[in-house]
Amino acid sequence: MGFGNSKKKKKQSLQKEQKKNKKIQNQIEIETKEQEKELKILLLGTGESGKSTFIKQMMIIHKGGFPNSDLVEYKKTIKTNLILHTKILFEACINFNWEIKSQTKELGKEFLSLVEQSPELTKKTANLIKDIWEDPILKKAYEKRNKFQLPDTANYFLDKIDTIMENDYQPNDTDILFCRIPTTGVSQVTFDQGDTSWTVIDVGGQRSERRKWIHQFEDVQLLIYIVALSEYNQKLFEDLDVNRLRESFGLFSKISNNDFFEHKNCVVFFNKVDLFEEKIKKEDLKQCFPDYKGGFDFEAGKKFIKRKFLDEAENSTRNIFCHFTCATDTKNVERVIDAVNITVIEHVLKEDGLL
Ligand SMILES: Nc1nc2c(ncn2[C@@H]2O[C@H](COP(=O)(O)OP(=O)(O)OP(=O)(O)O)[C@@H](O)[C@H]2O)c(=O)[nH]1
Ligand SMILES: [Mg+2]
Repeated sequence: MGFGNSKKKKKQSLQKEQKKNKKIQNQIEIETKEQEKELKILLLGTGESGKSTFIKQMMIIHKGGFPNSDLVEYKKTIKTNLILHTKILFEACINFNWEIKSQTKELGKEFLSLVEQSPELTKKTANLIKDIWEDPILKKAYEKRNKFQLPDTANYFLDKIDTIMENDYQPNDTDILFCRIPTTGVSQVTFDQGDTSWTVIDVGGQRSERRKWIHQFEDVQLLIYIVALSEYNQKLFEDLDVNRLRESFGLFSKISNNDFFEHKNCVVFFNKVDLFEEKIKKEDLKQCFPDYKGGFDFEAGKKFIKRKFLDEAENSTRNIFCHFTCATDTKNVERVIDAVNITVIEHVLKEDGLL
């Protein structure tokens, strides 16, 4: 009787052990599967198209915002940009002979000599900037900024200079999204999107930065190409003879026909749709694409550009998914990323045998 009992106990303990092992095994399998559901995504596009703005949105949506060290850097850049952009606007008025008030001219000269001596944004410099920016001709120059090089968000910060000059000013999320810092080098952010871990890589888009791209190609499962729709009447920062949208179009054509990307899934973000909607009411898309016949119509313009890009990649890139985006709008980016997650990512993971 005693002997039989001990045999039964041994059997039970063995079963318990086997159950435990099975549980551990299952857990390992789940974890391995989760680890495997990692996605490496590369953001490409010409300079100022909005790549880094998407990365900033990932920080806001998935990381709860920006570390303090970043806020300090953004604050510095916002202040130096205020000086730089006032200088650009003032000099454009002089160079194009736009009729600024003689008083503004004097203020402008004082401002230029002041920032030459001390490039800091002092109270005195800020007051001069405010007075200069009040001249309506400066506002008109901002409207005509496609004739020279000025970021679209310059007016946002000029209107906000009083707040920026307060002692306890800290840039908020919108300030950071609007703050323009051209990317040199590479940065990346990793976060969980559903049960997939995304690593999104950001590179600089200006011509001199593009030779670094090749080093990022390895293991990339998804390419996101960003086009700034609104740049169809602007010239390239690096080459004032080249139209920005045509540059983006040429670059997209090269990428889609590149051996490496031939077999990659690709998402195109037609970005800056907010600026495009405003611009297309006044500026004909014909100036960039002479075969465009849709007039000043927002939907026709969007449709035409999308078709142009898709036709260019017709026989090369395997799958191309398109979205119209506004990278500075967090809600819009959240929606678009969800859509990408559902359609594209499942597609990519299925192809890789991970789903
Ligand atoms: N209004 C508007 N502005 C945008 C949008 N996307 C980006 N911007 C602004 O455009 C500017 C350029 O954006 P970035 O994200 O720095 O562009 P980038 O592609 O990273 O540029 P590089 O680093 O030079 O390659 C920033 O000032 C952004 O605030 C958009 O959809 N709408
Ligand atoms: Mg960038």
